Amino acid sequence: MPWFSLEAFRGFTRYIYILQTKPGRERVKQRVQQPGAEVSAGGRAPAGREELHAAVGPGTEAAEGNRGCALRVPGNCSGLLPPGAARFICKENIVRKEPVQINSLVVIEAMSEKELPGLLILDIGGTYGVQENIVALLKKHFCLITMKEFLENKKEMSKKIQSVFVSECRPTVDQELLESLPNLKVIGNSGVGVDHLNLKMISNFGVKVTNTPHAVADSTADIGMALMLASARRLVEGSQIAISPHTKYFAVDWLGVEVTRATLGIIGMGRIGYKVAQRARAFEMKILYHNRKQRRKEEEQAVGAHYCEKMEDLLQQSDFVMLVVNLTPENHKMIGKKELGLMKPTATLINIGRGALIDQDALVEALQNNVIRAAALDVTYPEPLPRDHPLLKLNNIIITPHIGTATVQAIQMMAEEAIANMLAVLNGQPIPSEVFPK
Ligand SMILES: O=C(O)[C@H](O)CO
Repeated sequence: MPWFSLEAFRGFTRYIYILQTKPGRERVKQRVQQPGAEVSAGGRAPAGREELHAAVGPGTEAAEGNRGCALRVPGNCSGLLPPGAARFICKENIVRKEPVQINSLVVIEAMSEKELPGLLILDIGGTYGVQENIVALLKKHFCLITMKEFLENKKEMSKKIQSVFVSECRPTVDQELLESLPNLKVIGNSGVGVDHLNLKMISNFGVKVTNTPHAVADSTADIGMALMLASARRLVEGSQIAISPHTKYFAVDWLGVEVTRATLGIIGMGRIGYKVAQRARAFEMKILYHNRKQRRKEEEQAVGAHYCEKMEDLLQQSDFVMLVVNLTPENHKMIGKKELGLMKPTATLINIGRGALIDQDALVEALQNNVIRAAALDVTYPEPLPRDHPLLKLNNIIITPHIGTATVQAIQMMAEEAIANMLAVLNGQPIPSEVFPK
């Protein structure tokens, strides 16, 4: 039950104000996030000082009582406030126990719905749309416009849209879309990989691109470890044996291999690669890595990683090779027949980057002919693979449906990081994670 109506705030999506009981004394900031939102209790002054529990604006009807207050002491008012007065507040003064008049109400920020920057998203919910909890986050800062709404009313909507939230590569940002959004400032990609965006073309439109490298790091490193362990111990196959109606006994010669103390070769020692190394260290793995740039000595020592300037050296020595790089035109199919041939016949290839890093035809051949032991892929090209793709017919492979960041926590953090990036661009502030065209 609201203890006063918030007519004064209707139509506003964000309303931050400061109340001052007496000039120079306690100030309490409050925030109303949604139009007509309920405010049940206000901010609190520091302990031992006066407390303000809620505030209302001109024309606001105040119901009696102090429901929702942290301290229930008498002190209340009711009635319709005179326009322009902004004078009522349920004020609790532990000493006086009386309502007092507010000396000033300073509106420091009030944004109406129409003033929130327009953000284009594919859709809300459904197969490809933004999930409801993420929608709620985005709505605090943006006026959301779905692709359908945009297409139905292009003339009006195109002017409003200042940013596009790209999640799971959607919506597609192509020339046609860019041409139809004259006020577009930023593409906020939810995720670290931006291979689905034409950075040069977007930049030519004067539009910035941002990504979320921090939010994705833990969950993606975890899936790398999960795939490595699952492949080493043949978890998926084992599960099928355990639950099959045809299983009569468990064969004693059905064996996996150990991750512990094996050699892991990480290709791409960025934020995610380094987190994989930190995890692998707990398995006493010997860690090799190949990267454009060698990490600092202290960073190498912290995880016991050895730099291989040549990828070939890493491929020849590793029991597990993990791809943790972003896809670029330069590293397309970086693992092909030749590279697979350099790997140990007992080695496993893991890919948590992008499918096109691997020449999949060469991988099929290598797995069929036991050139390598196994593969574990969170990413393929395309996704999903056509149902008759030869990779799907092999026993020595695990494929997961691009779930590196598919956790409740990661998608929330990705949205938060994307929001921070987009707001920074719109407010002309330093951009936490901008992606530049090469
Ligand atoms: O790029 C990423 O961060 C993941 O693949 C999710 O899109």
